[in-house]
Amino acid sequence: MDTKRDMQQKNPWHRKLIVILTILFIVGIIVIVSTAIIQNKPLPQKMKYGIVLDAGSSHTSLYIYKWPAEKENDTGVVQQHHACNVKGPGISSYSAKTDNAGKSLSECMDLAKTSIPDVRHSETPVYLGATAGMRLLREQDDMASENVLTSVANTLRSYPFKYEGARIITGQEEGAYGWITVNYLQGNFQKNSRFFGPFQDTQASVTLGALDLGGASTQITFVPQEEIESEENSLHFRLYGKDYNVYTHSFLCYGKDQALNLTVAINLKIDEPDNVQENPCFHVGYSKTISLKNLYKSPCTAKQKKNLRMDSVVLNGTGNASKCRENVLKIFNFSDCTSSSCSFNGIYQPHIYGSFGAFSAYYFVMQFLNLTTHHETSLAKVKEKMEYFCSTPWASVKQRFPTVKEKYLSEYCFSGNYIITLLENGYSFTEDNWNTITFIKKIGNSDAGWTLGYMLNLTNMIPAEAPSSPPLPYGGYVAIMVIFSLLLLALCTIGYIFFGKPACNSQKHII
Ligand SMILES: O=P(O)(O)OP(=O)(O)OP(=O)(O)OC[C@H]1O[C@@H](n2cnc3c(O)ncnc32)[C@H](O)[C@@H]1O
Ligand SMILES: [Ca+2]
Repeated sequence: MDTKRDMQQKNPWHRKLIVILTILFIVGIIVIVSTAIIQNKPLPQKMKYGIVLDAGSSHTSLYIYKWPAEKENDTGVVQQHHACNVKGPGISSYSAKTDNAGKSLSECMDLAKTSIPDVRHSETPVYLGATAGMRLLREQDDMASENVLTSVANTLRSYPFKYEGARIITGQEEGAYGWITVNYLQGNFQKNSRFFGPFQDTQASVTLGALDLGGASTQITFVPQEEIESEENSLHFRLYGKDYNVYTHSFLCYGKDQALNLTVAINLKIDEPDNVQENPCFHVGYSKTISLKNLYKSPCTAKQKKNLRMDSVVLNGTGNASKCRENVLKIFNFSDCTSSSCSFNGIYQPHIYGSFGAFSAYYFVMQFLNLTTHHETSLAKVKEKMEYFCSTPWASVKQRFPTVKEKYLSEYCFSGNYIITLLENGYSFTEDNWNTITFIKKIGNSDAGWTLGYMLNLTNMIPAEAPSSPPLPYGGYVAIMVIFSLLLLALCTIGYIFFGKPACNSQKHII
């Protein structure tokens, strides 16, 4: 009887206690979840910026990149914010009036000033990298190339950004950074660095080879299947926890402008009748006079200089693609290979392996010729199309493309045939692996080229080891917190219904 009375006295308190505890529990969970969510909420993103000027042989482009400050070391976060094409020729063309080299950059630099928020100016690095045009000028006239660099450096220093240098980059750097750019933009480093357990393979898996065709030089860069034989063509990277052994070579003088000069020079006969060269790489009806002084000015053609009495030569188009390729083939030397395999001019090259992204002039030319959709276009089809295009008379070509710059238009026949010869005979691409080449201009919003890779490297934005990032994205984290809290609540309610009610029932019984 005593116990019964006790229970009767305690039961109302028991029930109240359970209700109070449940309320407190629910409030507690709500407070914990809300605090965790608010505390972990990503802050509004602060953006950082970087500027790289690509001072190429034919022109200069300015690229502005941006990325969220707190995600610096993630792969794929840097994006192209803006690009500006400098008016006029490349900086190496200002060798006689070096002051103008710097001045030519002002318009694009002014644009950079307005497109980057003022508060970020002083922390925004600006780099200028000059490529093959300046390499050739340095060979020809060291002093002039120094003066051009001083002039552009003075202009860049006069802006409120963080000036980080203007220099001539090596062909090896050009190839390496082009490869880093395309693989960074493709997200390949990220894919490869995913952790698959303790026996994760540290050797890299899938990457995209990079083919860059400029005006004065061309680069080929890829991860071969076999071991790389020559140290000067090999790059070792450790990126995001993976090792990469990359083959690269830059051919100075094999950009498409220098290759055209070289082709004309090599095919020039001493006894050219009436100073006229029948040229199969130009359309029938096209004619162009070139001064021999200009033709032999570059170190690329200097060795071809013949004892000619004439000052100029007239190129008369005969429009024949296969004959054009025969002429182009003469600028490649396929003997003198001292390695197990070579591309040309005695340069070691491992066998072509994997997929390739071909950009710059590869893209401009193949895009114009409608030859970029390689999945339908075999190498044989490409040659067939070139035959047809080259044999089209110049007057018809001009009529069909009235808005295309005449210099570009007149050279597409040569350029297309040069690209085929370089890829097929030079690098040994075949009908079977032709479709591994994709002609690209951009990946996402960013241009393919060496500039992004250059900036990523100089700002230390590509770490050797994979950065430790939170295992869950923010959305996933919130979802898990909410789902598990609700689950806990449900469990408590069920517990209360099943174990709390009988207690109440027994209380009734007792009463
Ligand atoms: O890398 P380097 O050798 O220093 O040269 P670059 O950087 O100036 O070379 P680009 O890739 O910008 O251009 C390569 C060539 O393509 C030419 N080019 C640019 N736009 C073109 C277009 O729309 N159609 C055809 N050719 C084009 C340009 O004149 C060059 O001869
Ligand atoms: Ca270039």
